Amino acid sequence: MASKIRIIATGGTIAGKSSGNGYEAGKTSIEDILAAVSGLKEIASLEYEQFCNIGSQDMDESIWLALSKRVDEVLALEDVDGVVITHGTDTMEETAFFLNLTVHSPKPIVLVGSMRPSDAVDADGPANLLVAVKSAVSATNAGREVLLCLGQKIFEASEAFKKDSHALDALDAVKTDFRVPHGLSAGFDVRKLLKLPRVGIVYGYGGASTLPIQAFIDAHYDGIVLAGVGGGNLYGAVQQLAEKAVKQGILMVRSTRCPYGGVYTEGGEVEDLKFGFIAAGSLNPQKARILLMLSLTVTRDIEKIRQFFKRPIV
Ligand SMILES: NC(=O)CC[C@H](N)C(=O)O
Repeated sequence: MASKIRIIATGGTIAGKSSGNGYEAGKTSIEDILAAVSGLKEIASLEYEQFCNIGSQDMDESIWLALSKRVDEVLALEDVDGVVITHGTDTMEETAFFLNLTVHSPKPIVLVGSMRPSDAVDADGPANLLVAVKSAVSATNAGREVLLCLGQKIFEASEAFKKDSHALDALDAVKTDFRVPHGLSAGFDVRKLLKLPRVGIVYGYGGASTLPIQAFIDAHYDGIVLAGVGGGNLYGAVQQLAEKAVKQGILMVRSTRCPYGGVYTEGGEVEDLKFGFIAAGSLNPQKARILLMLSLTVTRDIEKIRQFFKRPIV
């Protein structure tokens, strides 16, 4: 019997339509998107639902929470073998990473996007959808991380990031020391949550202003991710405020604006253990933010959160 795959549509350029001198994301219905892909029906028996229809720059914590719950509900159905989620590519890595840490089912989940709108003559969405559905029905993808599909290539949630703002091949992979198959780790349980702890990101640069970190501290954020320079280094005045904030109970994670290499306590320039900072390892700032928000749903203990950043088995 053919595998049954549920397509959950969220929008993005794959659902985009040309407009003015560019295009608008999240305009085409999933029904119309699927009608443009020949050969899909031969691969799997498909069901679909329109979850939302937005550009993924508008993704936020409340949508992630609702989407995670929905994916778990759908995958709990005995006759559904996997889920394919159409999604904009701007924040696809964040949604994939969030689902990877929160969905309880080990059945395959594949996020798929495109870089050209659905009505472009050379639209890349249909071919990507075909690869995504094939991956969702492939037995070898059961028990892996949440997958992402773009440029007809497959990536895993912990390693994927958007490297190019325009090319069709816009995703790339970093070496990760973090890989956790979804469902197998029990995951963070967000099914009853309506909101997440507040975590902001502070970007590092030469001569960095202290205004952003001060604003988060004044607003009593629960945590801050520092997108530091190089190996997670911080401009002196920013570091001083970060040290003070830790003493006030604000969790502080050091990541880096460098796409490769990560941030580690061992062999670095910043004394994490002395100041109570947490090193993000191979996670980029936007993924470190997600893991810090999820960590804060279960503990405020710095040591425990350090462990989550090494391997988030709850
Ligand atoms: N190619 C894309 O999907 C990126 C553009 C769009 N803003 C989105 O992320 O939804």
